[in-house]
Amino acid sequence: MKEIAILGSTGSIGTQALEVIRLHPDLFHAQVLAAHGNVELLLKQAHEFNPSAIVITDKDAGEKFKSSYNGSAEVYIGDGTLEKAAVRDDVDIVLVSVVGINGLLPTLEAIRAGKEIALANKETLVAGGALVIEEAKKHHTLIRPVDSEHSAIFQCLLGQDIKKIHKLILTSSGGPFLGKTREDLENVSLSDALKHPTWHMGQKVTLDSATMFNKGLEVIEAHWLFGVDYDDIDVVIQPQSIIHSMVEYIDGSIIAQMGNPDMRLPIQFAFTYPKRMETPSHEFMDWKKLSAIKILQPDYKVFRSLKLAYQAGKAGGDMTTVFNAANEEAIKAFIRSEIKFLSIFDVVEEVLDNWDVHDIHSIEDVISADKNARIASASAIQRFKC
Ligand SMILES: NC(=O)C1=CN([C@@H]2O[C@H](COP(=O)(O)OP(=O)(O)OC[C@H]3O[C@@H](n4cnc5c(N)ncnc54)[C@H](OP(=O)(O)O)[C@@H]3O)[C@@H](O)[C@H]2O)C=CC1
Ligand SMILES: CC(=O)[C@@H](O)[C@H](O)COP(=O)(O)O
Ligand SMILES: [Mn+2]
Repeated sequence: MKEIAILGSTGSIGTQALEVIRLHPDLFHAQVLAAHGNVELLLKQAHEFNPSAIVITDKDAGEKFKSSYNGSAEVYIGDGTLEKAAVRDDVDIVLVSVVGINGLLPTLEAIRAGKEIALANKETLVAGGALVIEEAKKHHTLIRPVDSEHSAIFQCLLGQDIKKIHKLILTSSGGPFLGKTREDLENVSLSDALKHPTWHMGQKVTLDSATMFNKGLEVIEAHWLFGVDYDDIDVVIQPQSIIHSMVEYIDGSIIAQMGNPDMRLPIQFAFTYPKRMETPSHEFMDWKKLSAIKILQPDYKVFRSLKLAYQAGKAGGDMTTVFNAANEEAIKAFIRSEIKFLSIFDVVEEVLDNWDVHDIHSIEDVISADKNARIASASAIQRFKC
């Protein structure tokens, strides 16, 4: 029986992780449930899964939760509590499925405490990849990726020599705006941007897919997870989201991981690794219905996000921390209708262009770069206000 801490239990990944746990009650138990403010769902989850600890990072929501909860779990409320719950002695696996930079500190602490790590939160590696990977090496922790592309690559690497990689090929659906011109995107709305063609996900990652900043974040995530140079990581568009990613080896052989889009697979594989288990109710591929697997090239002119990601990654130091922070702030401004969709690219580009890169030596360096980049983003947002 593996005891699992689900950081972000009320989100898209968190609820699917609970589905996996529900389907395998003999293998897994949700020991910690953690959320920010969704008290109603957290109460239901607490009732069903009977965890030993519950985290609510928003203080008001925490008080509201406590006034209705009559179970026996220890309840943690407020800032810094994800870290405390993640390192509990009664936890084996920590699934990091909160959104944004909130994943960074609990991931670092969980690694230091010797936990098994299932990492869905890509922002953690984009903001603090150097520190996380250094810590993972120090503690002999093999981070198990949950992000579908990285889980795919992780699977394509099983039994292989990582030194024999020629290229990693990340696939992208292309998002809801595949094939659109800049003119087409001039006035797109939040609801247009939230219509992802193949995946049902949380709001932030869905918007990142629409801008293709998601793929930019994932290129950086792949660099840190697999130790591959940016020049050896390619992106192709696979609009059906059937090929989840590929590894090309030095002999020209390409190994792909495929399947119908279903996040329960990478979540479950991160829990059962190195074993595989049945994923109940998974819709298996119907080869009779599939007449072609499409591959297209990304449009780097419309989706400047990809070019910016490679630039930030190659610049190194705190540049990817800044890339992540500027993107998070620009997305929030778009959600608040302060900037137009295309200005998400402008804001991130301006912040990166005006940033002097500094080395990262400690978590304080990351926190400071993140904070200052958000201040710089706020001024850029003012300039691009609609
Ligand atoms: N959804 C997907 O299919 C995929 C997601 N990912 C990555 O996984 C991560 C989670 O994505 P997703 O599940 O879609 O996101 P959601 O927005 O659906 O869920 C986010 C979760 O994080 C919690 N949360 C939000 N803010 C905070 C905070 N400040 N402190 C602590 N917890 C917080 C939310 O709690 P509450 O509900 O209470 O606000 C919720 O449980 C992201 O990094 C995303 O990029 C990667 C691949 C696929
Ligand atoms: C499911 C998953 O891993 C997402 O990150 C997904 O890849 C987003 O789709 P895009 O390929 O459109 O960014
Ligand atoms: Mn992904």
